[in-house]
Amino acid sequence: MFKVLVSDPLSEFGIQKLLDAKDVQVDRKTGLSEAELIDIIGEYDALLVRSQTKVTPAVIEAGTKLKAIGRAGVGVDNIDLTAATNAGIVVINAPDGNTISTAEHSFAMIMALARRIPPAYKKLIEGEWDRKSFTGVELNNKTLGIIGLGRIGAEVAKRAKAFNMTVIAYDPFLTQERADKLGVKFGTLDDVVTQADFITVHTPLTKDTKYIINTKEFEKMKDGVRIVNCARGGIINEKALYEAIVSGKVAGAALDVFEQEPPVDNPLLKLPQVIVTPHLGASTVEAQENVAIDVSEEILHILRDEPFKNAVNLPSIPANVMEKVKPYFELNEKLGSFIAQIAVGGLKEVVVTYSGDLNDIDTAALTRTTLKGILAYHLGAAANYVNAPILAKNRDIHVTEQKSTYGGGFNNLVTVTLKTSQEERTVAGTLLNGYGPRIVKIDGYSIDLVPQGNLLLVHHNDRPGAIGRVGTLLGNNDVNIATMQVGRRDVGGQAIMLLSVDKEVSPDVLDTLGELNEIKSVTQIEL
Ligand SMILES: NC(=O)C1=CN([C@@H]2O[C@H](COP(=O)(O)OP(=O)(O)OC[C@H]3O[C@@H](n4cnc5c(N)ncnc54)[C@H](O)[C@@H]3O)[C@@H](O)[C@H]2O)C=CC1
Ligand SMILES: O=C(O)CCC(=O)C(=O)O
Repeated sequence: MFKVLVSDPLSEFGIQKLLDAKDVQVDRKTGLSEAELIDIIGEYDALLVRSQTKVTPAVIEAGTKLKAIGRAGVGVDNIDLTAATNAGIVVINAPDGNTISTAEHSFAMIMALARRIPPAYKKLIEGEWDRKSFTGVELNNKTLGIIGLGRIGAEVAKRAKAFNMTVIAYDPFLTQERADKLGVKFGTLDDVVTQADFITVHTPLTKDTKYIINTKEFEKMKDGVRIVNCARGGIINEKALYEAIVSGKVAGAALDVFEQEPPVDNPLLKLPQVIVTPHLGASTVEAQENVAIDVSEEILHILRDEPFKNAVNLPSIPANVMEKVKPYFELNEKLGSFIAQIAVGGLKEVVVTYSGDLNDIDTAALTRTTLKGILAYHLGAAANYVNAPILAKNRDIHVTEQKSTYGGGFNNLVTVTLKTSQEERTVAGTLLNGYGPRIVKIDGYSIDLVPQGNLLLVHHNDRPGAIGRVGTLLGNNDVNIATMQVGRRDVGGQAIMLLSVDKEVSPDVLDTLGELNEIKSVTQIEL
């Protein structure tokens, strides 16, 4: 039974799939302090949060069973991604579920700012019928500058077009084709800040976007410009914004997010030109249901070892690539595990070479899986698909991926070479259509092995009687041989035997095997 902790208020309807799952126990405990969370997190396989829970390195360290952390929303600023990745915990978000709500909120803020609705409302409910102080501006024929034309930015652009605004956008990843499709002008940051009557930001907060709008940008803006931030506090420098409003350069600002949340003694809140909401962009019934449904479904997939999407700390694999690489995951992991078990010495370098059908596919996910197979042999459950590259990097293990036109007669071939402080070993495998994975080469010896169960790899001299002695010794010790393969390079030279046996062979029997005449080494492998 998996245990999932929901530590922020999430839509009940949204998490229904989790609540209904027979293999999951869901505990809802909201408002926990960091210490309280640390106390209990060790029991849980997954943690689901919105934005209140701070998933700190200490929480992650205490979450020894955690396999996944789900964020019901887009921004994962409240989760320490480095700590999660190092601990091998998948972090997922729900990137699509609140797009429309946040775009609508941003547009509501643009309109409320243009028509000064919040201060007019305030005055009226305070008893004053003031029709002179709140003359607004139309959106019609104005220019809206959008910084960050991703999911939310694009939805804001569509709504602005419906209001007959000209839209100019800056986004380093924007292409002319996408700009044309959305009917927006493709601009630089300078173009946006100099040409816009309204500027709205829709980027994540990163080292590049931190203070992307600062004093220098305000100076370049049109007089009377209006500013909107429904993305993240810190994209706009609040101090510079304050000064630009007080100087009269900026006519008004609408803020849903702040550098410090909740804002404490923030002077912007005292300015009549500023309208604010307490981080409500995603606060609609629909958005909260959507994001909770999305993370719940993905958390279930992760817990059940099924394919999942929206991982924030894993590279995303496009569906067309996934379709092609998915059948190889088992082969790559087994090749990794096999080579780790036969190689002696400290790991130094891993080279994974793909050929045949795999030549034209993005195989990064398969290389990561191979690495996981290698490291899991040495580190156990502490190594997984999420943290394998970082574990390798921290241990100075160099990983390279290569493509080769040489497939050795196979339609597809994966060759893994492992260099250690003492030796270099190679194992190659293929996926046989309809038959599954096979190991087809070990250190240059041709072989045909189903990579599963208990195996013995024996290096011996190719002399009469060597094979028989091995068979007899195993038989005398009640070890049944299921299959046996022999490979040699030259008659009478070095050779290998690969036996699959029905049970694990005891260390004593392995030692005795190693002492037999003509036997050079014996390695037990479990796949
Ligand atoms: N106020 C609220 O309640 C909510 C806020 N958000 C925030 O809105 C922001 C945008 O969310 P989405 O549109 O879903 O994300 P997204 O990932 O779809 O779009 C972000 C865009 O920003 C662009 N970008 C990145 N660096 C940039 C830079 N240096 N200059 C210009 N553009 C840059 C990216 O290329 C991307 O197109 C995020 O910060 C998210 O956390 C999201 C939902 C609710
Ligand atoms: O959960 C919330 O309301 C915050 C939404 C948000 O900021 C996000 O999804 O990035």
